[in-house]
Amino acid sequence: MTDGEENPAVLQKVDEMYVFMREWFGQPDEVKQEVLSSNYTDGYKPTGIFAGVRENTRDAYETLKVSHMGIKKGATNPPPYLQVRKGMFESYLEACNQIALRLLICLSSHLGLDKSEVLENFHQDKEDSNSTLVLLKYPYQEPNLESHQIGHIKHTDIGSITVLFTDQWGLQVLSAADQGQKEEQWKFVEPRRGCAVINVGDSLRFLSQKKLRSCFHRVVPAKGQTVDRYTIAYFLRPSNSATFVDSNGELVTANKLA
Ligand SMILES: O=C(O)CCC(=O)C(=O)O
Ligand SMILES: [Fe+2]
Repeated sequence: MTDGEENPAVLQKVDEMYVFMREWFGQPDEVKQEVLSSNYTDGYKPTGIFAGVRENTRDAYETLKVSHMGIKKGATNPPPYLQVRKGMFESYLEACNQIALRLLICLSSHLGLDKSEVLENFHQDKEDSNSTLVLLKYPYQEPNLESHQIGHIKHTDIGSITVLFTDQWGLQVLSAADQGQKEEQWKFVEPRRGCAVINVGDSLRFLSQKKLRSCFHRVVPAKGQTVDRYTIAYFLRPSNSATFVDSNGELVTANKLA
C-alpha cells in the first residue's frame, strides 16, 4: 500500500476510521442498541449473537455495518453516525471499492478470462449490490479458556473480495492442505501496518469457476494481547443481479446470498 498516488490516502482514511471506531464503540450499550441491525448490510451487532470459536461458546465481537448502496443512494432517515460522518464513510468505501476492483481486473487478466467472463463485469458500479463496510471490535478479555465468548468462528467470506485492515494479531488462516484434517493447523496472519489482508470469498470462487478458492479463517484471542482489537473489513459483493452456479450446481442470484 505504499505505491501509487491514492494509497497513502487510503492509509490516512484507515487511521481516521480507527479514531471513529474507538469513539463509537466506546458509547454506552443503550446508545449502540438504538441502531441495532435489522438486515445484514447495516447497523449494530453486539457480542454473543453467533457461535464462538470453541464449542458451546458465543462470538466475542461487536460490529457496525455500513452498506455501500445505502451511502450512494442516501437514506431518508439516516442513523446519527451517517448524518455526522457520511463523508468519511463515502470516501473510505470508494477507496476500498477501487482497490477490490483493481484486484479483480488483475485476476481476470492472470486467469486469461474471456472478455465476456471477466470478473469485474459482475461488479458494476452503477448496479445495486450488497457490498458492505464492517467495523469490528473485539473487546479485551482476560485470556481465560472458561470464557463463554471467544473470537470469531471459522468461516469463508461470502462476497468476492475482502479488503481487511488491522494493526493487531488474532486473525488465523487454515491452509487448503489442512482442511478436513483431524488436527487443523491454524496459522496467524501477521498484521502489517500499511498493508491490507485480501481474502477471496465464495462468490469469487464460483465466478471464477473455482479457479480461485476462498480460504477458511477465524479470530482467536492472541497471546500477549492486552487491549481491545479493532479491524476494518470491506466486503465487495457481486451486483445483485449477477448469477452464478454454486457448490451444489445450482444457479444462484447474488442478492439471494445471506
Ligand atoms: O476481524 C478479523 O480479523 C476478521 C474478520 C472477518 O473475518 C470477517 O468479518 O469476515
Ligand atoms: Fe471473514
